[in-house]
Amino acid sequence: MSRSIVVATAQLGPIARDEPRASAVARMIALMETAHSRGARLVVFPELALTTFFPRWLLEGDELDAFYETEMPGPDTAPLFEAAKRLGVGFYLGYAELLHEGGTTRRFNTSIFVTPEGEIAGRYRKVHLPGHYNHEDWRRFQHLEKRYFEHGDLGFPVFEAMGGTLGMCLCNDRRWPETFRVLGLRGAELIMLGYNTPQHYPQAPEHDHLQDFHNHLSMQHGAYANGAWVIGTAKAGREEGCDLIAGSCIIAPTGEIIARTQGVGDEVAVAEIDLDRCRELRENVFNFALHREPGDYGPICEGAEARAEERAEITRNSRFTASAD
Ligand SMILES: CSCC[C@@H](NC(N)=O)C(=O)O
Repeated sequence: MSRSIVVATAQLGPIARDEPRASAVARMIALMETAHSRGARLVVFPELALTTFFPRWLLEGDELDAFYETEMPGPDTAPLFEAAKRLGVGFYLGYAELLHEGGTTRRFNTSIFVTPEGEIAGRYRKVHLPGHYNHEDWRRFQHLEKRYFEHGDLGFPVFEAMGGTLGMCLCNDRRWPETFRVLGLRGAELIMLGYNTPQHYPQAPEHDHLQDFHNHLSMQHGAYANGAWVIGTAKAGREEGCDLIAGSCIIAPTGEIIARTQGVGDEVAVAEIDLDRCRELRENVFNFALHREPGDYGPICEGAEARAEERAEITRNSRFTASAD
């Protein structure tokens, strides 16, 4: 059986703060139809794809909760699942997840993979949460992911779908080689991710001109060093006055970008990928069994318990992450 599959990155332009879910979903269905008309069977949407990037504001109560999904699919997202079934297309979707569990409310920055049959085959909750906990007056735009989301509790799982072993991550995760390596160690052949990356990095504005470079550098290295295909999809353009980078792309296991978007709006880029090409790397320069030296990598996992306790303390003190119902 062929292990080739036509895939698409489905970039979204800006989503306004008051844009309803139904509008964002209609835009995504249009992108899915375009991708399908070009032969795609798998489509990757951005991080937090259903709404504007709300961590840029300090919000509370119902105003904050309105940006989270309490069910998936829900009434607004069901049409996306129906379109996937109608077209026979699987998709990756990033969204804010709110759930009630054991008497607490939990919030995660989440992605799912939905099969062409409309079933959720994989779920991931963001591990590397960037930004800060409290409002910082000096910033023009806040980046309150640490306040609004708990550290993902699922690690970096892989799952079987579309004839291959797939993995997911979200935005800031791509800057950490450990993300791709753990997925690579678990045999991921295709790693999907969505991102919302401001052009302006307030702590080091001298790096603003490097945002596109660092985006591709991270993803291309992750693909190459693990012999995996990578699809990275942006929410792009000027969203509520904040410029987000574009550059959505499909990357081969060699690290080469084989397809990419050109603009900063809604746009699809498509390529045919052969999952068997992962072997070009995994049986040669990155043959883990033959060449990896885990005995020398100890410091990578040091401090795990202290870090977990630090996070638990922060969570206990935060009313926005795991809070009692
Ligand atoms: C404030 S850190 C930089 C922005 C970060 N964005 C997300 N969404 O993770 C990123 O790594 O692209």
